[in-house]
Amino acid sequence: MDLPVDAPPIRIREVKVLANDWAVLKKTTFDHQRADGRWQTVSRETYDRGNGVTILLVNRSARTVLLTRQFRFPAYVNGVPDGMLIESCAGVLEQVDPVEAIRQEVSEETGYRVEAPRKLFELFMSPGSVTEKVTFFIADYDSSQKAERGGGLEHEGEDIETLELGFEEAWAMVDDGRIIDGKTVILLQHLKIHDSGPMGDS
Ligand SMILES: Nc1nc2c(ncn2[C@@H]2O[C@H](COP(=O)(O)OP(=O)(O)O[C@H]3O[C@H](CO)[C@@H](O)[C@H](O)[C@@H]3O)[C@@H](O)[C@H]2O)c(=O)[nH]1
Ligand SMILES: [Mg+2]
Repeated sequence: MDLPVDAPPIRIREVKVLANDWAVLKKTTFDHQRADGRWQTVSRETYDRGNGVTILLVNRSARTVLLTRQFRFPAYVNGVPDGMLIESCAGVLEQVDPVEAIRQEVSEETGYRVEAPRKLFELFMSPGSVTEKVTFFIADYDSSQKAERGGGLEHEGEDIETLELGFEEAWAMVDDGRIIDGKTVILLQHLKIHDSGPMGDS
């Protein structure tokens, strides 16, 4: 991700690449103009692993959602005993169209073919240090769309289970802490808000 160099109210002084492996970790020192007009020099680290996509798969007649469950090492090191997280299907956006990227991700992770994912919003998930912006989608699914095995890419270490949950159960799992992934909570709450709306249109 390129820096918008010296765009006001920023003057870049120094960029150090601290790590350049799976993702790029940089430390940037820059002058920042405060609201009162004074300039201040600060350093910030940015973790850049590109942008991401995620989707809530919804079956409105059965009132179910399709989620994934997988081992997440960062969650394991931060207090989840077995490291397993329930999440909306998601993937890293690798220089492709977000709609194509999410359809590919759904196919790899769940085995379903989705038509016409609808974009909801683009959100920063951790803007203090992570550059990633995630594009959120929603799409309908039913059992006739299951075309592949799913499970993720074994050669990349993925071992992904799919989980079909009733709306009420998924919302209860957010309330009692069984679902603790941010993007997934946002999508399930979006569904809840719009499910009770005038058109049931989420
Ligand atoms: N070698 C290596 N591989 C990695 C590393 N971190 C992740 N991977 C591999 O990179 C692939 C990423 O899988 P995706 O399905 O494309 O992404 P994701 O991990 O599900 O991430 C999605 O959800 C995240 C959490 O909400 C989002 O942050 C991310 O942008 C994306 O939306 C997986 O095969 C994973 O094993 C790493 O440090 N090293
Ligand atoms: Mg994924």
